[in-house]
Amino acid sequence: MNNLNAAELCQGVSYSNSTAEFGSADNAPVVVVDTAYCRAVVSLLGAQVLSFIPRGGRDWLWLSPRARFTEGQAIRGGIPLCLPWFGVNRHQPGLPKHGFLRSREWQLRAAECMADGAVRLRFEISSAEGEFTQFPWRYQVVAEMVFSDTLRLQLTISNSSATTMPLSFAMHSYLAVHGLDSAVVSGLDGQHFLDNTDELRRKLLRGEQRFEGEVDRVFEGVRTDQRIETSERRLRVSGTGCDTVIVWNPGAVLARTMADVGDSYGQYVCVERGRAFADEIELDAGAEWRAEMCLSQAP
Ligand SMILES: O=P(O)(O)OC[C@H]1O[C@@H](O)[C@H](O)[C@@H](O)[C@@H]1O
Repeated sequence: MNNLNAAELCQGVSYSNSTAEFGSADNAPVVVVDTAYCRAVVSLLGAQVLSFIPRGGRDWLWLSPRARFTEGQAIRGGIPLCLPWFGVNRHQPGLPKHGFLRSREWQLRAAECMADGAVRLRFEISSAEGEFTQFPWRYQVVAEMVFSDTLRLQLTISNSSATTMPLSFAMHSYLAVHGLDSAVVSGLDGQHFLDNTDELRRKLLRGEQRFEGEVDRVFEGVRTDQRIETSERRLRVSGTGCDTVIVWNPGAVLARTMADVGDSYGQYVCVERGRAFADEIELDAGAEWRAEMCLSQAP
């Protein structure tokens, strides 16, 4: 199945490439959405939103200036889609971290301009034959994105195998901040988390989440929205069907070991929505799971 050709794209949607958009050395295809509401860029690799700039505003997302854009390698920044598992696979730790799909090419199957001026894109991908020996399930994923003055991202994951499939996932948002010191995440007060910097010990967060050093926390069964406040903006992250919230920033020491982060670690915080750990899903044969995350301006 092929991508839509350029003539099939609706007004305000066009193809471009990562070199033209971000000056990258690798040249990977991207889709640009440019409307009265916003300008957004989505990579076909990973169906990964890389930039979302509301009219008159600044980018809500962070993209590493050292991001690589080659198949088989994760793009650092934007909103990677981590599927069909989140992080280290708990059943088979030797599998690639964050699943197969963030570094594969997806197909753009629909680009629609809606009556209110929003644009909807639909990307699709299926499990690859070559992965079956490592992860013996067949599945399809549809990622629908609606770009207006908010950014909505909906995932539908279908299990087309004859057996129940273990599923975990994350929509791994890298949110741009101007100074980590001023970044505060609220909406998690009183919730327990698994501390990934301390052998996944279960701990309690009191008050707001701040960023002093490495933070890598998994909050399960969250029923609240998160609010991310920095010196220059307030964003809300909400979700349905994605009750796990992961909050991550590597801090200075770990960032030094990451070629595509380095001293840029203070420019983002990740507030991700998905299902993982206790929220992992047993997806029955023939069943599907739908999850939606929305990023919006908070009052
Ligand atoms: O470097 P990667 O594979 O993109 O992962 C980035 C981070 O992703 C976060 O979601 C995890 O909680 C972290 O443990 C991880 O380091």
